[in-house]
Amino acid sequence: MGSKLGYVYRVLKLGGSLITNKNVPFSFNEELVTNVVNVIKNFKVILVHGGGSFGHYEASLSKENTQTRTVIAMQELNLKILKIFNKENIPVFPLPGRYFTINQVLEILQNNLIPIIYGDILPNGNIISGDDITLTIAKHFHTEALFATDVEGIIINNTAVSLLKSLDDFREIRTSQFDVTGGIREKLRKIFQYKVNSLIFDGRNPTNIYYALSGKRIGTFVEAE
Ligand SMILES: Nc1ncnc2c1ncn2[C@@H]1O[C@H](COP(=O)(O)OP(=O)(O)OP(=O)(O)O)[C@@H](O)[C@H]1O
Ligand SMILES: C=C(C)CCOP(=O)(O)O
Repeated sequence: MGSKLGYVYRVLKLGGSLITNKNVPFSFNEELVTNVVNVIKNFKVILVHGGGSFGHYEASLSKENTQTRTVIAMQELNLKILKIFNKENIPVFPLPGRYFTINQVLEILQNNLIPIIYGDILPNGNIISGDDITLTIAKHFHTEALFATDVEGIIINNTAVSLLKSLDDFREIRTSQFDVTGGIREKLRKIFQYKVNSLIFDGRNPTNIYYALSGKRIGTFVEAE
């Protein structure tokens, strides 16, 4: 879990389901993000966020200029988050997913800034999911991937299970009409593909963010290694 920078970093993705209402275009949950930011400031963290009802909404519309609209939506969402950190006097630095490399992350950390990386779109229209970014970073830093969402964990037979070892019993229960990166099923598929142990938990209660960053097992632990 350590790094050449001498700190133990945690890798946390603030899911679009948490920071926005995924069914209402351009709905940002400012109060929740403010509360989360106040927890995060006590940790060495690498932050990622998803597209929610900003990027997914724009990318899902069959209109022209998808790349431009999606970039604008994601930059708007990222800017809202940056402003909250700045208001709380916490030094952060954005890294759009289209420019994401581990070296870029390291450079931001070396300058004592918190990297805030986000899902994005490429010039050719391909989408880069924040889930891939989160798992790539977690793998590099040999740490767990922490996914804060708007559900208690992975729900199987109406209950959030504490441990998930395979996709066998998983059924999707609710999907967003706008999601362009495959939702929770695709998240789980990638976790097993990357072989990165992950925690999927309810970030609506900021105390859960504190617990997850502290290494406590809450929500669903996905054992993928
Ligand atoms: N069996 C299930 N267990 C848990 N969540 C489920 C299940 N089936 C569907 N979901 C939905 O998955 C959503 C979370 O997954 P999703 O991939 O949308 O999260 P996210 O990372 O927050 O979003 P984004 O990709 O916008 O960042 C929840 O809002 C939940 O309604
Ligand atoms: C929809 C866009 C542009 C980003 C998708 O990232 P994700 O929400 O992390 O899957």
